[in-house]
Amino acid sequence: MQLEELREETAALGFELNPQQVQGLQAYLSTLEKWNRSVNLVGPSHWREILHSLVVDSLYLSGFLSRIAHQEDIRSLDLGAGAGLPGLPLRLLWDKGSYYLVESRFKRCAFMRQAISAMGIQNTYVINGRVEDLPRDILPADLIVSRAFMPWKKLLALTVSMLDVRGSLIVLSSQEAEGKDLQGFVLKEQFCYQVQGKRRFFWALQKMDDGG
Ligand SMILES: C[S@@+](CC[C@H](N)C(=O)[O-])C[C@H]1O[C@@H](n2cnc3c(N)ncnc32)[C@H](O)[C@@H]1O
Repeated sequence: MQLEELREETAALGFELNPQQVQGLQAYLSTLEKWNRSVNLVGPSHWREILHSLVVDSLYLSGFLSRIAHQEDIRSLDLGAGAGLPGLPLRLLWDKGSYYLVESRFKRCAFMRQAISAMGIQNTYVINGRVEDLPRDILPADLIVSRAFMPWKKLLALTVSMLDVRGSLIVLSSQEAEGKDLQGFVLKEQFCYQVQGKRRFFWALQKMDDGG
């Protein structure tokens, strides 16, 4: 893929990327296309389809986090990151603090490490292991992000003890948060966007104040 072609494609999605960001995204997509031929990483095989169906979430998420997550030294976890989604393309546009991609499968971690180095992103690390076994010294997190890792109810139950009292859990969902029993969390912000004609949502949840 040519850089100009990729810049035009992201602009058509509504995102004006600077030359460095386009270069980083090209590195991500071309590394992913190559690895995906031999390791099962993502469903689509062509970069354009990967961009339009998967990476687009990261682009919208960067705008959402720029509005709600300002802390300079914010520590973020991306649980069940797989091929580095949403985290790796996100880090090209939102580079605050330190960002840990947690993934249990070794080959997916090897891919992410190679992609990070090809993309030139900073303060972004891969942890090869189960989310349930995360080292205590990186907890609690200020921000937890997760896409297609587990059903949201399970995710809320798993992360409640991993999140700082003032931290945010960002759920990427195809459903609205309103009307749901958020199990010890409260909805602080919600953002709705459309991908290929269907609505998707970010829920920013915070732990309920227990008054203690
Ligand atoms: C369906 S994929 C989603 C990947 C990525 N977040 C995305 O949106 O494309 C879920 C990922 O979670 C990983 N995974 C499953 N259970 C895990 C666990 N307990 N700890 C860490 N990673 C896990 C799987 O290996 C897989 O790569």
